[in-house]
Amino acid sequence: MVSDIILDIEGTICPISFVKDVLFPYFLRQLPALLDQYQYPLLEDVSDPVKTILLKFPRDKTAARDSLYSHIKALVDNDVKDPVLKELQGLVWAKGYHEGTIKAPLYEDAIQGMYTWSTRKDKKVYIYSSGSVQAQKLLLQYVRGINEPEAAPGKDLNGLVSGYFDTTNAGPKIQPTSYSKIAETINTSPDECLFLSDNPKEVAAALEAGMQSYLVVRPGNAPVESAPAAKISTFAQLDL
Ligand SMILES: CSCCC(=O)C(=O)COP(=O)(O)O
Ligand SMILES: [Mg+2]
Repeated sequence: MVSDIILDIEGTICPISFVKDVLFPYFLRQLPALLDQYQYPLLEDVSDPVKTILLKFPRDKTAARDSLYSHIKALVDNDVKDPVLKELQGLVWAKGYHEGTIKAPLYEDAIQGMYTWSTRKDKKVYIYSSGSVQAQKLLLQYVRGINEPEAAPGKDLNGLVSGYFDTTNAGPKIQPTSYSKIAETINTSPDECLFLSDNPKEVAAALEAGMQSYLVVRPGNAPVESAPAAKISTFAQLDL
């Protein structure tokens, strides 16, 4: 029996292309002006939330504006799941979401699954993504069905979610201990948890921690030769 459904975001409930072609370019467009606000080397200022995040990057990178820019750009270009980058991205994306420039296209079956499971007494829905918890909440606050026009009124799905996990509060997604920690945090036995992700290494880690798991295959995802679990291409295939 599955009591807790834990969802990955990119490649599972929304297309990878939304992250690569919309979110990352938006962040890189805002980055130069954001860094230009400060004097270098960056000095501690607890009253400034952006500066507080920037100061978590390696000290040698924060000595000059251009070295900091190059460091952050390289992390984005190489899709490094760096927790400090993810924290900064969440803060920058907030502007785009709140201004209406960004709206997240979610697969219709994922939206339907989240509604169906979260309204059942015996099930709860959680998110576990490399994106920061702030970025997860924003993404789910401004949702459109993938087949709806971009101008469609946004839906806020946060009411369907019982908890959010990222690499800061749970740990890296390819480590089994992160999944054990999530199960412990939500007070559930791992075998009652179902983790859905597009990443075979994440699926393998969840299985090793004793969770149930499927590999989610969506258009545009990287091809997977040997999957550690059965594959699904829509949440409608699940009979929970
Ligand atoms: C939820 S924030 C945008 C996506 C992102 O930055 C990311 O790294 C997504 O990784 P995931 O673990 O959801 O595949
Ligand atoms: Mg993913």
